[in-house]
Amino acid sequence: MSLWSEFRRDRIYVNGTWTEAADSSTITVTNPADGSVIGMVPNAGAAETRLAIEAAACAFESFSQISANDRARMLRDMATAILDNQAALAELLTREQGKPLAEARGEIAMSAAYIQWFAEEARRVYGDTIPSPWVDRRIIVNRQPVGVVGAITPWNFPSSMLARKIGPALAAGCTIVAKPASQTPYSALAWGVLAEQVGIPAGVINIVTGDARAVGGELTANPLVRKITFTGSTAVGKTLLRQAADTVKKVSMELGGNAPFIVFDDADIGKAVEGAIAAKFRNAGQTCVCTNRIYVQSSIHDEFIEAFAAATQKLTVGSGLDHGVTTGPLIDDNAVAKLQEFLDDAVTKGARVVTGGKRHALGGRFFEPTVLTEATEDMSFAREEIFGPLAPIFRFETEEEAIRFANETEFGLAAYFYTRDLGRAFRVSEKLQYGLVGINEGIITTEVAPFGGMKESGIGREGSKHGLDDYLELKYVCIGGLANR
Ligand SMILES: NC(=O)C1=CN([C@@H]2O[C@H](COP(=O)(O)OP(=O)(O)OC[C@H]3O[C@@H](n4cnc5c(N)ncnc54)[C@H](OP(=O)(O)O)[C@@H]3O)[C@@H](O)[C@H]2O)C=CC1
Ligand SMILES: O=C(O)CCCC(=O)O
Repeated sequence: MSLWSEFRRDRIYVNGTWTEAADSSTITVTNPADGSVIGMVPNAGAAETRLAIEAAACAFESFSQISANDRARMLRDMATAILDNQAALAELLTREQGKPLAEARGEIAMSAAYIQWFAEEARRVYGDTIPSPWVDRRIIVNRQPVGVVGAITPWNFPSSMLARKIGPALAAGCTIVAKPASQTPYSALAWGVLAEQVGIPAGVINIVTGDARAVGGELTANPLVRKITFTGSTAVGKTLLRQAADTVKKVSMELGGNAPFIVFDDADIGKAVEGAIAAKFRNAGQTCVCTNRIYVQSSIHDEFIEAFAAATQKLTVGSGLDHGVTTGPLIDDNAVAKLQEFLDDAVTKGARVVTGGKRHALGGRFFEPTVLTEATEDMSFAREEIFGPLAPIFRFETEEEAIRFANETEFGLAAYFYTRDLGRAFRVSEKLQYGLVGINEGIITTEVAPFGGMKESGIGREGSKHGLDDYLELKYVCIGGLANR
């Protein structure tokens, strides 16, 4: 059995080689549970990124020419290697990110699932033949890899967000330069270790840690990069979109959310509570699909709150490495301060704390899972992503009102609602302006379904048969001169 430390690399992975930053500068990586130093990774910049892009462009020449079967085999081997090392990769993830080990294991399994899925999809990149309007010509449409992909990923899912990008990139025949979040670089560098283990050719996968603006600037400006794929905040996504415009790159953006969770009066309240706990408190509330606003219909409002608060009190806060912990620390001190601001703003405007409401007795970055009632639309979490274990409960009267409240945001990633009325299930899901809708389910992410947002939550979809589209160019080929002589 491998150990987590066997996957820890303190170098960037460029062209199949582990190297330092040109000026040897480093970024210190700490464990958010106790602030202890895990290690130091290179603080690379534009020059190292350029080398990685050039290596990826060179590798693309041969990698894009190998058979789909061979690429599928490499991806299958990678999925197997991930699962063989699940415990070690999960521990590495928990140490740098903080989530409970059980969730980290789940994330690593999800990474393997994405890679396995795209191994299968690699063999199904079909083209078209189109009936020709000319008797002497034939029309063929091929799908070809876009080329070098630049990927930028966040700290909340440091392994699986890369899996969603590496999987389709390699399945399509693209090569990739990835820049992970500086707070969680090790789970990304571990992809370099996996690439070596399974014999992915040098230059196909490159991982560059370092200065976000410098690395991101080079990835978006360099004409050799033909696609940018990003998961993270909407603000940074908009910056990258602007930067990528100068060289007209393809873009995929998985950005912020503001997920409503609606409980109608005909819902199974026990199931709704269970779903709300999962949708709200997973990863200590730090996922882009986490519930941000819970709307409960008036007639069941008090009953729901009582059950939801009781379930929230059962959550166990602590280090993700400790047995039985369900809620780890927040990623950094800023996240704790921001959560406190949301809470103070709401309480000042009339919200009531039902449970939690302060930093946890453990200190550091731990926060008590918190339930607030009497939430109103003028409170800042009505518009902004909370990204923490704070559950505000709003009250509503009618179905129309719930839909209006739910859609009153510039975001459109995930939405959830609970009902036993089939007609309502269809009506409401069709009116919600969201890319993902969970009906009577609080966790719906899977590699087989398209993940992505509407409005300012993003562009494109990851996972599913659609997840390959953005990594492929359509090429129309017209073959002429075929008339009988
Ligand atoms: N949709 C989602 O899944 C996520 C949403 N968020 C939201 O964003 C908020 C802030 O989180 P944060 O970590 O700051 O998210 P960011 O969007 O700032 O970071 C995500 C990634 O983008 C990189 N990055 C930051 N600035 C630039 C830039 N100018 N050019 C290129 N890359 C850049 C980061 O690098 P580095 O780490 O080196 O700064 C990281 O790799 C959260 O509280 C949450 O609301 C955050 C993470 C994921
Ligand atoms: O927060 C994200 O960006 C991705 C969420 C993935 C998941 O739902 O497992």
